[in-house]
Amino acid sequence: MHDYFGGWFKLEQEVARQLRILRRGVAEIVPEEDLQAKLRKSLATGKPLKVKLGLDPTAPDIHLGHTVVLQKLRQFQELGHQVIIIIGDFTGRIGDPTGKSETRRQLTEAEILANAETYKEQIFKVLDPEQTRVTFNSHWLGKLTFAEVIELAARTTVARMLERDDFARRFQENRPISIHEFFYPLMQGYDSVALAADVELGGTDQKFNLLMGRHLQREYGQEPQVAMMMPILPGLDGVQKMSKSLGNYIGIKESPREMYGKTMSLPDELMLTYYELVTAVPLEELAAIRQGLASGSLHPRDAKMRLAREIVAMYHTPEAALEAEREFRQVFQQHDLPDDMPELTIKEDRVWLPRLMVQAGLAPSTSEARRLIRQGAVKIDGERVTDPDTEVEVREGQVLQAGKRKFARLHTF
Ligand SMILES: Nc1ncnc2c1ncn2[C@@H]1O[C@H](COP(=O)(O)OP(=O)(O)OP(=O)(O)O)[C@@H](O)[C@H]1O
Repeated sequence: MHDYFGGWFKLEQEVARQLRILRRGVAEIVPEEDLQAKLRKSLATGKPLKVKLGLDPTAPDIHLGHTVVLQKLRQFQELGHQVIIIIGDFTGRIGDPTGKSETRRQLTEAEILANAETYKEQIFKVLDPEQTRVTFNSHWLGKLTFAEVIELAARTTVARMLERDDFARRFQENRPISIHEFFYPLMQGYDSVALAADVELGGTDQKFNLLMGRHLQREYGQEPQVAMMMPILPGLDGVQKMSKSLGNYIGIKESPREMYGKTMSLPDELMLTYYELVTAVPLEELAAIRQGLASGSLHPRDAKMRLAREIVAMYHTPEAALEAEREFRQVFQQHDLPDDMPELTIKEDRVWLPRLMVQAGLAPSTSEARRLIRQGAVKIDGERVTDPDTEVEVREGQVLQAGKRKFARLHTF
């Protein structure tokens, strides 16, 4: 009896732990009780949950917007669940009309296969390949007979289809909706039936399609999947969804320099959203960053530089991130400098920083210079220096700064 309750208690603790991790950054879980029940069942039986994500193979570049859902899948993997990526090669022939006001061009089979290959290569920058099953929905959708397709279509109504925003809008505006476009949500939903999925992930823009999966699984006598929706990551413009077709994206294959520079171009208001949705910075650290920004003790530019470093390090290496930062400072921060500033020629290769500051007229004495350095008021080429014992290796064009307004440019012989 005692053991029974002990085991039950442990299991409930584990369910609560997993839920806590899985809730990070999520916009909506429909319904959360089902997720809890499924986690409980999975732990009790030792059978991992099948967690599904559909990717539309129209855009071969994965961008940070997609990583919002991919990172959530990664968390499921770390908790021991099974991730299934469905490359929508069959649905890609229709093109998902979600959020689009026009019928999309149908892709050829060769285009879809080529896109799928580059997709696979990229998703493994986030997901663990050992624990990921990648499959194509043509495997089951391509085999359905016409009678089975009719049976599938009979499971829902036109009125329900027209509840979807984009269809409703086009219908109201008397713009065409082809019947085959109605099949998109049906096919995506049928993917869940074919796989007996437990959870389907997507951005909030996928809500209709995810709920269709729930509905169809019930219709086909299965336990309905949980729909887990992530917030939509705004693109570089700060307003619209990050999207390949809008060109406002950071692709995960881009060079460290491009990634770093694009991140630095984000509006400040988006920084915290990006920290939460596209990095793995722990929640406690996030709270500290939020507080620092609010109180003014953390400069928004410094917070954004860390964000840019985190993103580059994730898709390249920490060294590449530092190098990108150095280049960025050199190229861009110079723009903030006053056009004319005192110039100073230095004969030595290395100079003790406080002495250099006195020579450059940035401090009246070395003790005052030491105080300024310790306060964090001194920068060399935009980089803060806080150790008063620093020996500076003098380089041509180097910029020394004390406080907000005092500058000097160094020259070598
Ligand atoms: N900016 C974003 N923020 C959050 N999730 C996103 C974003 N863009 C795409 N997703 C999610 O990624 C998953 C795969 O998306 P899909 O392959 O359909 O690309 P998409 O939404 O058409 O992107 P794009 O507009 O760039 O082609 C979906 O669940 C979608 O909601």
